Amino acid sequence: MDLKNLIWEQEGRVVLVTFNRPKALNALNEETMNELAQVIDRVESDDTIGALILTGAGEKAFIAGADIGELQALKTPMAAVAKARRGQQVLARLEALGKPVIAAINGFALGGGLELALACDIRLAADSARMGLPELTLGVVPGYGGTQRLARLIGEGQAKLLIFSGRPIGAAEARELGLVEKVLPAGELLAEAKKLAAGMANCAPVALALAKGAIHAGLDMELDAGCSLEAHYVGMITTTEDFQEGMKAFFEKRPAQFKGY
Ligand SMILES: C/C=C/C(=O)SCCNC(=O)CCNC(=O)[C@H](O)C(C)(C)COP(=O)(O)OP(=O)(O)OC[C@H]1O[C@@H](n2cnc3c(N)ncnc32)[C@H](O)[C@@H]1OP(=O)(O)O
Repeated sequence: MDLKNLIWEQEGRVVLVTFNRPKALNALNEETMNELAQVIDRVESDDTIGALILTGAGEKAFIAGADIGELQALKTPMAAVAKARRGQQVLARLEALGKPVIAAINGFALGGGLELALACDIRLAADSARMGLPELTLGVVPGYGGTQRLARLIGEGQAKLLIFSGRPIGAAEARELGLVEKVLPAGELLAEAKKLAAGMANCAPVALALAKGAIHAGLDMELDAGCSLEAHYVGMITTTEDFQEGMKAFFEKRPAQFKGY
């Protein structure tokens, strides 16, 4: 991978990727989105990796949005469509990763930065973090899935409140809305993210991928159809060696050593 705007650090089965464009508060330019696509490919294909954490360099910003300079330079409506679709496709691949992705929101998560966090499985926020979708105050529309994922996560009315006002909110209010799962003192954010990620990375990889897939698919299904899908995943998982290992380890009172098949 050729990374200029992202820092890749692997500790055991957990990879920490830091968005690192300090002069632009880690704003997402095209180059960074292309590098994120490379990171997703690597996390997806590398069996030594069980979980991914995303965070921002510095204390001020997680990601302060898509790069406004690149937006300003868009020449035609179809160029804007292509840019939005490209970003949406990268975030859809992030969301579909068969491994847990945690956003460690260390500061401003605005516009495309919050949209990227919405494509993660779990959002942890520093108590100093502020987040929102200010696009309408710039004369833009959220274009990396924010209108879709925010309404699904916090409800139509609250999503409209945030998008129509463009107002950033603090971490405590975000927690109340269910926009983030946990709020921590800034100094504890990464340690907590790494602890959670390490625990998840030690679960049976195929079982985690199937559980994540069932949750995602089930959101668009009738309850019984979703339960039927879940039941078939239970059937599938019993054909793995990890299924045998998990049960055996339980009775032998030792941690399971999962292999991912
Ligand atoms: C499809 C998705 C669309 C979108 O995401 S649209 C963009 C949505 N994001 C925003 O609207 C946030 C834009 N940024 C801000 O509002 C402010 O920044 C902050 C509130 C985050 C911080 O304000 P302060 O502390 O005064 O810092 P500062 O001087 O504004 O920013 C420091 C440097 O960072 C650059 N920068 C900040 N955000 C972006 C961005 N999103 N794209 C490109 N550059 C950005 C600035 O220009 C400046 O640079 P220099 O020091 O050269 O003046």
